[in-house]
Amino acid sequence: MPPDVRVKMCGLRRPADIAAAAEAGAHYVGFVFFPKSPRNVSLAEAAELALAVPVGIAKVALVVDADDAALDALTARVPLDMLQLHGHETPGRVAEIKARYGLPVMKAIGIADAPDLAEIERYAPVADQLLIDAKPPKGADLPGGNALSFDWSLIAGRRWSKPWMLAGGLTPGNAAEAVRRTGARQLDVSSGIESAPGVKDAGLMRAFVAAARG
Ligand SMILES: O=C(O)c1ccccc1NCC(=O)[C@H](O)[C@H](O)COP(=O)(O)O
Repeated sequence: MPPDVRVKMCGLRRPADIAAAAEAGAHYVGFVFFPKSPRNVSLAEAAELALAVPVGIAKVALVVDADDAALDALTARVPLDMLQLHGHETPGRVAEIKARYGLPVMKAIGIADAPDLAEIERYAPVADQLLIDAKPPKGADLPGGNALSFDWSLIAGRRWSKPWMLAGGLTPGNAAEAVRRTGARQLDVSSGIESAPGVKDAGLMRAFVAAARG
């Protein structure tokens, strides 16, 4: 991984995961607020985890179509550096959330084929960052975190007006190729650093960063 490529590790649930992510060299850690997810954390759990995150690592809350009441409770309880919107939030809602909470907002955009790329252009003016992820399969329980990649050739050589992260099915085995083929300067990983759904593995976290550097 070129030294300036940044890694976000998403779906951390235990204090040991925070220590392992920091030790591995993550730049961002993500907490999932989605009850159906094996990675879901409560506000109390996230508050405790967030306090353990070393200075310099950004704490990201992943929410799905959250209303103001949920976001009020989240932002009051958990010290955060960024909100990741992983649902069907419109560009207007992204702008509203950004203005109301004063936090940088990253919008996840699911890609399956070429027409989906237009969504990136739609959100670039309002989001602070873009998360370019695989589109979930129809009927999937989870809108993300499905260990699925998309066809990277769709975005090879493309540039956008906002910083972006590549996500979807990244593993220690394909991270280097993902960077090489897409030109991504930021990678987001969840399933690829787990030994079972929702169970992060310190060895895989280290391997992800090390393999990507190779
Ligand atoms: O991880 C979840 O359980 C989840 C639940 C609801 C919305 C999004 C979710 N995950 C998103 C991510 O963890 C990542 O941003 C991304 O989709 C990559 O996931 P993966 O393919 O597992 O590396």
